[in-house]
Amino acid sequence: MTITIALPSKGRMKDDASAIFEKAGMKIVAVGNERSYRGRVEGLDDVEIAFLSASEISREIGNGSIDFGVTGEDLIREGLAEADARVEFCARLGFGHADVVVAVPEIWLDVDTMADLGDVAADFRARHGRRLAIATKYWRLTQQFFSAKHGIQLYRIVESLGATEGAPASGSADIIVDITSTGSTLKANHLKILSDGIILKSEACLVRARKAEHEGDALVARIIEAVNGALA
Ligand SMILES: Nc1ncnc2c1ncn2[C@@H]1O[C@H](COP(=O)(O)OP(=O)(O)OP(=O)(O)O)[C@@H](O)[C@H]1O
Ligand SMILES: O=P(O)(O)OC[C@H]1O[C@H](OP(=O)(O)OP(=O)(O)O)[C@H](O)[C@@H]1O
Repeated sequence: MTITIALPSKGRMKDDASAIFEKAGMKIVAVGNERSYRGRVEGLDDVEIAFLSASEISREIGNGSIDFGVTGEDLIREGLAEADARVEFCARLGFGHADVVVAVPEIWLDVDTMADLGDVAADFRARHGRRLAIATKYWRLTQQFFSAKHGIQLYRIVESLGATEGAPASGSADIIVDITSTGSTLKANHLKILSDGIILKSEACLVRARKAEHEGDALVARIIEAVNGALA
């Protein structure tokens, strides 16, 4: 059986992902020219490498068209319902760290926790004639966190495709859910993270699509072991 591993073809995770595989004794070589989207692993004939974007990797692992992938935990949990049933997190790779957080305007002095935000959401319609608006591209994570975890039901999600942190200042939303690493974008936009507003601490992970044919497959076990060995 051929095993397909998808690695980021571009973006912030690309170089670190290839480096981990190399350290694990699986040197990646491109098939064809430098810009090719296919590769192989030196010395492992039954492994195929597909170079895809981090978000494509999360989608392809969900539909099982690849066996392994390297991508952010946030993209897996946002992209897939029942992520843990469909995907095994085989290793946390120690790069691509970013937190998915709830942030509100700094001037909301009385709002420091999700409970405070729940109170604001409950009063919002009476005060402003509309529901609290949350700008995000993380629909699933936001709904799970607000509705399922904190019992906050009175809000509206405004889809954001970029510059999410600018939404409160521009008036298109009241608060945001987005990714942060250094915190400088939040700061520049006068937003603060709620004290219990960290939805997910994400990093790059080696993930495996849960497939019956992987059971007892020596190559599958070897790949997981080698990557974990490189991290030790
Ligand atoms: N400062 C950051 N901003 C955004 N994402 C970050 C940051 N730091 C780490 N990441 C992680 O990087 C991953 C996204 O990487 P990147 O933006 O390169 O990929 P992509 O989503 O495939 O790109 P594109 O949006 O161009 O398709 C996510 O898992 C995210 O958690
Ligand atoms: O906490 P910080 O270090 O300021 O990082 C957070 C910001 O970085 C990312 O945007 P980026 O400009 O990288 O573009 P992207 O959204 O296209 O990835 C992300 O969407 C945040 O806006």
